[in-house]
Amino acid sequence: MKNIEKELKYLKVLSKQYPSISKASTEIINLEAILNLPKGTEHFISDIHGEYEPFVHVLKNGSGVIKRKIEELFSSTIRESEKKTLATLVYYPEQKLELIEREEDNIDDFYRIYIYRLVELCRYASSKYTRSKVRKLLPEDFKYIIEELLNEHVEQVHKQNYYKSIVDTIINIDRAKEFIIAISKVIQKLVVDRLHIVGDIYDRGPRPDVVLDTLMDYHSVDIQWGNHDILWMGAASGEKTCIANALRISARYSNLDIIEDIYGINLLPLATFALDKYKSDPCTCFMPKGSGGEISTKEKTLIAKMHKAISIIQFKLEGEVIKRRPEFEMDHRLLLDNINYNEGTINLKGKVYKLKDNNFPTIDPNNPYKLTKEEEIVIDKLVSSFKNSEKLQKHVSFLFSKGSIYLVCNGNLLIHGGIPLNEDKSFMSMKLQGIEYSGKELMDQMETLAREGYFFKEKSKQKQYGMDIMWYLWTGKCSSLFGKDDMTTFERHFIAEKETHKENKNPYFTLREDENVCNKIFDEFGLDINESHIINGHVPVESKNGESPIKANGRIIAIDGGFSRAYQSKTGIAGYTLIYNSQSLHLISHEPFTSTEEAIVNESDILSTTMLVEHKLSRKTVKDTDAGKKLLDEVDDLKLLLMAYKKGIIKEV
Ligand SMILES: O=P(O)(O)OC[C@H]1O[C@](O)(COP(=O)(O)O)[C@@H](O)[C@@H]1O
Ligand SMILES: [Mn+2]
Repeated sequence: MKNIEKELKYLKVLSKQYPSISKASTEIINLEAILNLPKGTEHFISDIHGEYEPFVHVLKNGSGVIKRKIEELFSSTIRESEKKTLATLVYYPEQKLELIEREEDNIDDFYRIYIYRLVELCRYASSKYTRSKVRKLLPEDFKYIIEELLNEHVEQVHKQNYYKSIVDTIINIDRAKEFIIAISKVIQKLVVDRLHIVGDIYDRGPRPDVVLDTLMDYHSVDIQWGNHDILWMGAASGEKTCIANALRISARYSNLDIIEDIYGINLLPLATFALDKYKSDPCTCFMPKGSGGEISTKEKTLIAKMHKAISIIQFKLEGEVIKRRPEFEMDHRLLLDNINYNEGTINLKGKVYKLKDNNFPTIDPNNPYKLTKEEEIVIDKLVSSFKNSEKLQKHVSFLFSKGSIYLVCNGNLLIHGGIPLNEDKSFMSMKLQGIEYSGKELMDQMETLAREGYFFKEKSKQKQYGMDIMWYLWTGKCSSLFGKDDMTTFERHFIAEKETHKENKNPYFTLREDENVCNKIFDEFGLDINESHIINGHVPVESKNGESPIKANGRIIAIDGGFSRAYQSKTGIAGYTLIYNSQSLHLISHEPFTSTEEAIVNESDILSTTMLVEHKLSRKTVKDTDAGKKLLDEVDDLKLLLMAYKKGIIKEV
């Protein structure tokens, strides 16, 4: 009885939106039509690490989708060089037109030819969508004109003049350039229905902020947090250990200018402190990475001092968290206790190692984790700057609103690192605030806690716990974002013996090669074992050593191919991306990107090879997607409403 009443109440609400049989019927017909259209194209990118130029390029070329459409549409009717020009025009319309306008003798002729080609391409790219969806993607300025052109077929003789007159007028009234820019952007939006960023936007590369600004402007995106993202999210929440780590990495890669110039965080207190405390210390173990042609030796020395100062602050702060959170089980990372400060040695698992650097002017051997007064002032000022950086807060709120620890989407499980497993293939478990969690539940709980760390009231216990969890997600052994047992930052800086630098990957990274393990994971996340895939980033695929990004008979696709320049020597390529359209899954590997200028002037692209991962026997339609399932529910509700009208249970208006 109760249920029927509830249903009726719901139908009455729905009847406000569809007040008659004819309105409800029209919507059912619309929805049914949408459900039978081909599924939109999904684009997957991971581990961007601040490399904004190749990222923006890959986004613009849709990992080759635009080239493929040009090829299918124009095949042998236009020259190869013209196809390249057309593609470059779609990617970089403003810059390419500027170049062409300088070089072309008959620019109107160029405009005319390319407007026709762009309209054809746009029509082809939009054929997967309903008119209403396309309309929503059109820019205000040219909405009407583009719609007219898309819906007119030049082959129909009586329409030819109409079509021609629109194009002529655009050129005659000097709007060709604006029109080409507008339609190119529409094409870019049409070729990718949804973009998935499988983590690690931040760290190492030059401009994560440009990547985030670009994503904020993108028409449809979700993000699976990477360990480097959660680090910055923790930093923006005010977690000191995250701030220290984010600064340490920025110093290591000479990226401190992003923090100062883009995020407006004042580094003067840290610089002054470092110059004072490490005045005569060359800090050689903390020299920033890279050949550093762009920065002077003087600057390098200053960065090294700041790098050392913030690293020591980090080790002390991490000690505090480890001690206040025994459930993190990280006592073995309390390394400052193991140092013999007189002899300059450290005892690790019973073995004594010489330290490369034994100058610790701020450490009291009797109380090594205690921050000095000055260190405390430095970190407190940094906390306030991170929390008050408007731009950083804007980026981090975006990461919270569009992001999650993992995502189940259209039959795939997207996750930056992996699912923490024990050697015996069982899910790792962890106690959080007295309750034991494992598998999906552990990840869900960690996400909830991370959100509390950012959104909860200042100084509340729950916020502090959530912020500590964000740090744990950066470096803890049960973190699905990190996926390793330890982060050996101290050892990497202070000990020469490489054996101490080793970080052991979670068993997941070998067990994922086993299809049965994948099936167990699919089961845990409610996914169909016959159809699903796990899409991972995080661990660079060493393709130059023969490693394949496709594992477990196609169940796992690992797409960290090395956008990060620092890791390209390891992978041998410059990044993988994945395309999932209505018929197939394609993995694309990219060549190193030289520059945007090169891409525009020489019309070079960075796609090297495209690998077919899977070809579906029957074309997937919207009905088969998550969004389609919601639409099917809507259709069912509308059918009930229709019935209610017909039976007179609800009256038409
Ligand atoms: O390459 P670097 O700068 O030495 O960083 C190494 C550190 O980065 C990490 O690999 C984490 O970063 P990734 O998520 O990119 O792998 C740590 O495990 C490791 O300690
Ligand atoms: Mn990572």
